[in-house]
Amino acid sequence: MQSSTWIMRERIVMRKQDSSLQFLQKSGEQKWSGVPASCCFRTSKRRSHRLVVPRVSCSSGNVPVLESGSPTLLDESKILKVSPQYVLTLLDAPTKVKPSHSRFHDPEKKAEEIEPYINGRCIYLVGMMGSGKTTVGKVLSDALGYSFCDCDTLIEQAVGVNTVAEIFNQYGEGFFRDNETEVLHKLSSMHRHVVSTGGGAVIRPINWRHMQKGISVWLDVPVEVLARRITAVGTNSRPLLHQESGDPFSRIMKRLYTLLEGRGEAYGNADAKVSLENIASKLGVEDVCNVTSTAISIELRSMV
Ligand SMILES: Nc1ncnc2c1ncn2[C@@H]1O[C@H](COP(=O)(O)OP(=O)(O)OP(=O)(O)O)[C@@H](O)[C@H]1O
Ligand SMILES: O=C(O)C1=C[C@@H](O)[C@@H](O)[C@H](O)C1
Repeated sequence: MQSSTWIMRERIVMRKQDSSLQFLQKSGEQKWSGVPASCCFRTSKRRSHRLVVPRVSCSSGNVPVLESGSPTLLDESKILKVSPQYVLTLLDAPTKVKPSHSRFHDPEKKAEEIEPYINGRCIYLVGMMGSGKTTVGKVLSDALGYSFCDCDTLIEQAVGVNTVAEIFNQYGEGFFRDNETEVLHKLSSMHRHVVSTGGGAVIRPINWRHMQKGISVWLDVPVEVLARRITAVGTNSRPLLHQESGDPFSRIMKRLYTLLEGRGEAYGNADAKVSLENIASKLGVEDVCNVTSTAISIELRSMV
């Protein structure tokens, strides 16, 4: 009973937060000062941040590929603090920190168990374009009773244009990155949001300082899967993929590899990693492309 009450209370709070943000946006006031203090709580807890160097292996074509599913990428102390079902094993914490028997699986205990770990901190999803930050983020925010927000959308709103591509075209990437940092800065004083960050947010150390106020999770998805997903929806909204020649799938693959090569280490700074390959193997699905967001959602919900 207690946990149900807790969840309901948080959902009511989230509605207040949403309407507050909408009001500020409509009224044209500063969009970000927004959440009423009564709806938020701060955690005084500061976590030390360490740079984690991911292991890199080579696959065909001299393309460095991050080895997925490696527990060495994870700071276990952080995982243990974050974990229960939030990162919800859900999405694939390493086996050794999963609860083997399941007080954590008891839905009546869930909220109580999670609360001290997350303590209202924002969850920052990081990962390459197409890794599912938006798709999974919405499911996760719903499960946690958090609000969801997408950094790219917030940047578009702040700049006053319709698409990220327009920002790149009109003002250049540097301007976009400055706005991205500003958005993350403002989010860092907020609570109870699941944040879908831009794929390149990890490259600036200052952004990590902002994201450190919350919990960061890296959605690690093989490049080929990313390329298939993006090829299916097109690159209109992804200006960094507008380069290279060749057929769409190949040029997207090539570009993604190049970007990942420069960012692999930065993604490894996240507090936790969720590997699509690991989920696939857990579900007994041979082709990772067949791990649907629904399957991830079911996995997630079964833990909540
Ligand atoms: N598990 C999944 N299975 C199949 N398709 C998925 C899955 N997750 C996301 N997708 C699809 O992949 C595409 C990209 O997903 P999404 O927009 O959530 O990624 P993103 O990380 O937010 O991307 P970006 O950073 O470029 O905005 C979407 O078309 C989405 O429907
Ligand atoms: O990977 C990236 O650098 C980007 C990803 C998108 O989400 C946008 O933030 C933008 O297109 C840049």
